[in-house]
Amino acid sequence: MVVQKKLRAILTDEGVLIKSQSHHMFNKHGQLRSGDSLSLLSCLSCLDDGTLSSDGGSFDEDDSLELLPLNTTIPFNRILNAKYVNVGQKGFNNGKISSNPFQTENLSSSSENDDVENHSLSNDKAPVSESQSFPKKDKWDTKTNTVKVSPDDSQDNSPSLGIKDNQQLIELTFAVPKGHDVIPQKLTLLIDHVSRKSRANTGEENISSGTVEEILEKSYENSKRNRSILVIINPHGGKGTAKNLFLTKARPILVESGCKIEIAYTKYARHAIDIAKDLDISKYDTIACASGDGIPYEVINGLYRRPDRVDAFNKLAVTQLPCGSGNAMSISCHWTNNPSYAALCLVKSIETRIDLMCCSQPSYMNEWPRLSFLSQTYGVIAESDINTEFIRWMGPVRFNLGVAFNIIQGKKYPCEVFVKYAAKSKKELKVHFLENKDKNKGCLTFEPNPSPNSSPDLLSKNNINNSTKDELSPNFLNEDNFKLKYPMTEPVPRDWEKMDSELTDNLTIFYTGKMPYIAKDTKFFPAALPADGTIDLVITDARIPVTRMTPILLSLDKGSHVLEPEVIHSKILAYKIIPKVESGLFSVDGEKFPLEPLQVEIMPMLCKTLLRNGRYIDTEFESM
Ligand SMILES: Nc1ncnc2c1ncn2[C@@H]1O[C@H](COP(=O)(O)OP(=O)(O)OP(=O)(O)O)[C@@H](O)[C@H]1O
Repeated sequence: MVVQKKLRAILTDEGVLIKSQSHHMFNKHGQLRSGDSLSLLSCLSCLDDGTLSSDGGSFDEDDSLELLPLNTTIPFNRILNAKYVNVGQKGFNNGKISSNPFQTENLSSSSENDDVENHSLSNDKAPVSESQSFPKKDKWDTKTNTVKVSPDDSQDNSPSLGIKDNQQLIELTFAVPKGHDVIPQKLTLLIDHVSRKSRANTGEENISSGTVEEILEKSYENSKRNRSILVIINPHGGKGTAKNLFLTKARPILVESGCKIEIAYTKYARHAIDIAKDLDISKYDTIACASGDGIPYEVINGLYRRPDRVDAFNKLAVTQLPCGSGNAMSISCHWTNNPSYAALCLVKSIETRIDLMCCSQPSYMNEWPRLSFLSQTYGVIAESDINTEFIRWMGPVRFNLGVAFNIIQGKKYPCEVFVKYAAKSKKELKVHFLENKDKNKGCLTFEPNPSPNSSPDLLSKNNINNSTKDELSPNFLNEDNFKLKYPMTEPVPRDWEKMDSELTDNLTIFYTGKMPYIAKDTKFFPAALPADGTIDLVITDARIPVTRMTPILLSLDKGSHVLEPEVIHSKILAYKIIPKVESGLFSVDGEKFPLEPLQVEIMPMLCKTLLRNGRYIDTEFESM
């Protein structure tokens, strides 16, 4: 009789550390034995290096394959799920313990949808000769792809299974990089663990009650477990790839993390507004838009039009799984443009409130003002964003070409601009940024009935647990938070400044925004903060020679354009822009808006969203 060898592990502060039998994964030089095995474990090594560290290590979606140290930690921030394995249960090798960390897991088996890709690692074969890598008595079983060891293995203290009193057999599901994506992987481990928490709560002998719970608690330290998600898919998003991207890349991570998912497909333009207006808010805690930036814009505006909008904005977090052509929300909030990594971020993120901007124009302000989460623009960029729709097949390049073309032509977009400043000069802006950059890092603090002007100090670091959050969150916003401070029907307030008409008569770019990235590789607002109560304003004018404008445009990827002396960069609370051109448009969150006076004001912390580590992607503005 052979018993398949088990992997033993212990809990550490960082994760689950695989201890013994690891020699089976390596050859005599300590190198991993197979291609895919290599990728699985080397990825763990990278993770151990903190690529998804809770303090904000950067993702490396192309994790390099490195050699591993013998002891590998599966970090908590990659653990999606954990459960006790009932030895002898069906599928558990008839009571034999599987040791193969590369065992395939058919994710589609848990799927109702046949479109789900089978992320099988089944091409993992034993690549080296047995004599090279295994102790003589242990054999690689090419049929089951597992190591078989003789039952007299020294680790095996139990007569049949080798499970000691302080050990638990636990199936871990965790995210591992594969190619450009991250996929769920399962591994059954014999975990030696005496949880400190279990000891304190339930007595030292009752170890079993705490191990899985402790793993899950640490794995979801600042985040909500088992989210109930309404996924809204724009089947036309991302040039028609959105559905497939969601089902193959994001869904497996969400399902394996224990999220409850319902899917709604948009059937017509602006359908997501109606979906958000009519949905049963008691059923979900999260709306995930598997789309570009158009659908989150629509969802936010649909929720805004509900009679119970206060409850809706208190209950629901709106997030994006980047499946469209413009995914600024995901890049800024999840720090990635990849749907599988964004799904991992979704389940691990910190639920945080972000500011929105409320837009009014004569043609719709009496019906519903529009909420904007991303940006408003007028001039060269608005024209290039919207008027290059007909060359959509070119992808994002079309946008850059449009901007360059209009700038070289020396096009101007005269207007009048009135601004209520928060930080006018670049020096003041830097001070504001430094003072506010860490204020909203962390979990929500649910102060009942804050005023609309409450400071972002409300957001303090993780000082409230999940259940308290749920109990208190319905009180967080009230109807006052939705009231406009500066209705457009009233004259421009006295403390707003009119911008120099020399500048505004020659304006080329007028761009206001709340998120650092407006598109992949375009860090237009490097000083944007989620809940600092201000809007970032960037302006250029046609008096800047093309020779100076070119380097400015070329530095948009780094965000250093805002440092150029010719570029105006301020933090503002509200503005009014009155176009003085015959034809043209505004672009609000990428949507076409009419060429009419536009008035915008900040709506502090109106929307719950999911931010990786509780903050936007690091733009390096601080060190610029
Ligand atoms: N079934 C549909 N038919 C037509 N239009 C739709 C449909 N579903 C959604 N839309 C519209 O598609 C637009 C773009 O959506 P989204 O942002 O998800 O896609 P995208 O690929 O990023 O496109 P864009 O480049 O315009 O941002 C939205 O204005 C939305 O109203």
